[in-house]
Amino acid sequence: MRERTSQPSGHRPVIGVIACGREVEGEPAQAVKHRYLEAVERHAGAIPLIVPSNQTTSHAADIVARLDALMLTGSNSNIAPRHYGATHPGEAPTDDGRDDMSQALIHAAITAGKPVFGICRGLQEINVALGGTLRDLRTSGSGGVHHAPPGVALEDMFAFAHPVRVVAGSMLQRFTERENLEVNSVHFQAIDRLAKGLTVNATSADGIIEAVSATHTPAPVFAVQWHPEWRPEGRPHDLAFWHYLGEAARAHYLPAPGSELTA
Ligand SMILES: N[C@@H](CCC(=O)NCCCC(=O)O)C(=O)O
Repeated sequence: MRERTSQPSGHRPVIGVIACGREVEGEPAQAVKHRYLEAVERHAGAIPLIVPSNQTTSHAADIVARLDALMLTGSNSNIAPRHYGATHPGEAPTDDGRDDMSQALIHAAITAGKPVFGICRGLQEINVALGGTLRDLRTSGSGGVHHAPPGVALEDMFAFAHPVRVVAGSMLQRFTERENLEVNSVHFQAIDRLAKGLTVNATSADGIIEAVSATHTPAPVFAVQWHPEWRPEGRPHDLAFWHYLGEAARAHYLPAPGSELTA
């Protein structure tokens, strides 16, 4: 990564937070859960700006040009397998607009030298955008249980947790200074083939990739399979995720070489 300048620490960068397609009062709508937006404001020290995913993907470069970083949130919807070359229909629920816009925003952000951070579905989107694949833990015959049983209360859903092993020398290890973490777990999909250009930062005991970072991008690309936005107070490793995001958003990185020609 080639850092060009840093904005003064008092400066509040603007972080784009992708929205999901939802139904509100019987109509299609765009939504982001408060916890993602509040974490960006309170713990990354940034201004959250919701990015609707129900717009043409041709806007992606113009959107990214106005952002200091991109945050890809979690969502209970699953990425359609066609995005990673699979022919099976995948598991419901899906969100085609989110699928298309997240892929476009990730490529535009990397090209523009903007940091990209992902949570849960966001990690999966980054892996797919860079050429990796996913599998469903319920049908693939590998990997353990990474989601609380259906029908539990929200508190209990996020209380479902497991340990992860942090890869020595990884970005995660550098900013958490830990070798092992206990993380919440709210997902049925997982990385199957890791995209080229991503490196593993943490794994669970059953071999699931739980955190990744990019090795080749001008600006940081970092994602976790768990939920650092869920009540991070008291969890230093999750607060460190948000501090890292805020730091990355305040720095400025040179665009990818040659991208200026296409800007
Ligand atoms: N659907 C995918 C991604 C899982 C995910 O992002 N879960 C978050 C749900 C709670 C929230 O909306 O934040 C999978 O199952 O792997």
